[in-house]
Amino acid sequence: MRIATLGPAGTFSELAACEYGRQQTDYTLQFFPALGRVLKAIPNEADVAVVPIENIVEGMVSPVIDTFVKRPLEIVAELSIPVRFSLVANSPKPEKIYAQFVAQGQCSDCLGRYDVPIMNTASNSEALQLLLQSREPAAAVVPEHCLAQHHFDHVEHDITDYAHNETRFVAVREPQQQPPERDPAVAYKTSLLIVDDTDHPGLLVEHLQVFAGYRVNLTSLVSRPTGQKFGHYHFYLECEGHQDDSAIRAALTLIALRNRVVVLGSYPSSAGAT
Ligand SMILES: O=C(O)C(=O)C[C@]1(C(=O)O)C=C[C@@H](O)C=C1
Repeated sequence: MRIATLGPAGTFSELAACEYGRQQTDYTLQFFPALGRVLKAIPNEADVAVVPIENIVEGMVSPVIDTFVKRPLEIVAELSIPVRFSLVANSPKPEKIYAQFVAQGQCSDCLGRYDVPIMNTASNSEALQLLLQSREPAAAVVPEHCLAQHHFDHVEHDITDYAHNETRFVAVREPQQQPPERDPAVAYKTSLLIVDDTDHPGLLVEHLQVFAGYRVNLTSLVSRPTGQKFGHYHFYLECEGHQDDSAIRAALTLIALRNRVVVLGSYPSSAGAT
């Protein structure tokens, strides 16, 4: 199996992709420099892409959710990875700090102590590489697991705002006619989009009441602007259960009478059996 993920090597995405790959019979990794590019790699350059979808502190990774709205892919697995960062520098007085755009928000206490510009990067490995190439006094927020391969005179360990920092990743593929086999012993989650084509008062509350009425437990709900008009949103939701469960089927049939529903997939919950 060819797995696409965010590179260069050294990202948390690589750790998640390897964990997913180990669950398959055989895999090769392919790195791409930005999340949008990783997702574009399916189906021609890769069979599956492993991308971050939510950080425990920073919330949803918007570029990934927005791609699902434009191009619904099938989510086949989720994985959670502990995320720890260090700040490394080539000088005691860095004049800029390289930080990946999601990592920056996870290390805000530490970064707030430095009165220097933050240079956003597409990946944590890119932040590390830019520091290694820099001839000026600079620092970078880098994954703790990258420290073993490099020496820095100035290191501040474990700079994440919360000790229990974690990021959830999903493995996605081109939607297939045959969904992955369902294992009755496994606790599933289902991801879906409700596409707001017909806005009206109470739209969201109606949908939430349908889920509540069928006792479907939602575990995520985010709205993303459609980009067409202020006040128009799509909704990305996750719920406990499999799309073939009678309660979820019934809830989605009702919601689909008013808005477009796109099921992105049902997959084993990384939280384990409930
Ligand atoms: O740059 C990386 O190391 C990544 O794998 C990306 C990513 C993300 O975008 O969420 C993954 C985990 C952390 O939350 C920070 C960065």
